[in-house]
Amino acid sequence: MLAFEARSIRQVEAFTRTCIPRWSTIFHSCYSDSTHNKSKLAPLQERRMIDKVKIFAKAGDGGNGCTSFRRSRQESKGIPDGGGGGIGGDVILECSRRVWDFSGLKRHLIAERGGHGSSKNKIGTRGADKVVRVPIGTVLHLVSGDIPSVVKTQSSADLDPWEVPGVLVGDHSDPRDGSISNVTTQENVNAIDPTGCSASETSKANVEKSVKSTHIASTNAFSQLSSSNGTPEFGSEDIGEKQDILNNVAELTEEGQQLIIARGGEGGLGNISIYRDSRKPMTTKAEASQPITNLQDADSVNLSSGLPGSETVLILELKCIADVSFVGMPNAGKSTLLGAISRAKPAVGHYAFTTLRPNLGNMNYDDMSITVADIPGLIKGAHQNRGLGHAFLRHIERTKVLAYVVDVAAALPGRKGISPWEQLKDLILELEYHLDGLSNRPSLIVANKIDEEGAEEVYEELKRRIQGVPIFPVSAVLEEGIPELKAGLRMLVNGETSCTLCLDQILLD
Ligand SMILES: Nc1nc2c(ncn2[C@@H]2O[C@H](COP(=O)(O)OP(=O)(O)OP(=O)(O)O)[C@@H](O)[C@H]2O)c(=O)[nH]1
Repeated sequence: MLAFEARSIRQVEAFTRTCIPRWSTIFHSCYSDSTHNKSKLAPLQERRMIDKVKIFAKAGDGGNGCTSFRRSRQESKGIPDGGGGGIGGDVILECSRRVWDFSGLKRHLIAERGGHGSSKNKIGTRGADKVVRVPIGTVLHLVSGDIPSVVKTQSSADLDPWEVPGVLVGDHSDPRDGSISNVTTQENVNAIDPTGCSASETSKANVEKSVKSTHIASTNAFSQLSSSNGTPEFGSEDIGEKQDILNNVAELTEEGQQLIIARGGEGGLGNISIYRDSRKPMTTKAEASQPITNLQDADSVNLSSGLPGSETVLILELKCIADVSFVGMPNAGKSTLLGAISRAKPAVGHYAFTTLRPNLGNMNYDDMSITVADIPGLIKGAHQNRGLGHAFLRHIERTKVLAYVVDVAAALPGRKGISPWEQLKDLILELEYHLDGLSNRPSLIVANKIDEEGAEEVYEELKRRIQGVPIFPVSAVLEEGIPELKAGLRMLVNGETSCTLCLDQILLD
């Protein structure tokens, strides 16, 4: 009897283990709105936007050169035939439309090291580049390391694999010309110099010195990077304490632009290169195999080891590039308006702060198109971090035209909202708190929700209280007044009219 009970308990346990998970799967597939599925399928809009990050980039070290001798019956001592090491891979930022923010970006970007040289004069392979995508409008601030100043236009896939240092005697060209035609800097000039090994030594020593000094700086910054793990500010990461930062060293503004932020180290020399005196043309085989007299063993060991790849610590900041920015209080209808004038499909909700990151849309005309950004809602005190704070206002810094979107129905009786003229005052103040003169650019006002009962009277009152700036009555939800608004925005973007909204143009109570 007891044995029977124990067996049935085991059967029930097995049944529970096998069937219950299957039932839960069926349950979730029937109810697609269940929290289980929702978290997986949550739209991008619901994710927190990361628009400021600190990254550490380390390029690949150069591969070591090889010391090897080919022996034959005639050459019992052997002829040097060790190939040079390959160049380390670069760390490259590539500008892409497909990326919205830095949430998918790894904070440590490390490129592959170059392959080591081997006998029979085989050169090491080039280390693979680390190419990462960043959004359009990425601005770079340098914390430590070399300034990334080169926009690469040629893919590393086009590299000639045979363009490696230390292979050809008396090669005057930069070995990396094949990859980056316009990036020849003193540091990148091949360690093999037509003037001989001493020159190459000097060059190599200089490079080593510069890399070392950079290395110290970046190590410090790197430790700060690792230690800065406090609570991140909304919309951007905590980038640690204030330090000497070179602001705006570069920016990526066009699709496909590439920027090398850390350069791969040069490969070490193979003994085939070290043992030849490049100053004299070789006349005999025996001469070719003679070591250079003033080259010490230690030096040749030094020359054969690949140089370390450079290290850089950067702060990446995203500043959207748009012709027009919609600025307004939460719930003013900015996202609805963006959907009405473009094909963008931003999330719309009847609650405040539906928009958590700027949305971009293209407003098309017959002969041109204008980029419009919907900036998350601002409230009074945003500069003191109320609401979503004012971190998003940096996206307005590059905007040509401001379109203030106000809800004309907000202060209708029974709504307890803020009147449109008060909304405008608060918006201008918040812009100015963020950056002096930010509101000082061509602007217009969109009087949204004109379809609501009683909104017409508020609109008339708004016209009476605002001077010198065009006001467009619009119903974003019914798509009314959109052609007129599009024409007005076009004129402002093209500079055909220019009017700026200042505080003294608003008549307040
Ligand atoms: N009656 C009326 N309602 C509108 C109009 N435009 C937007 N709404 C409604 O207003 C609410 C807020 O719209 P959103 O487009 O999400 O507003 P938002 O300014 O983007 O809001 P945040 O994301 O909080 O900044 C939604 O319920 C919309 O349906 C309009 O023209 N008329």
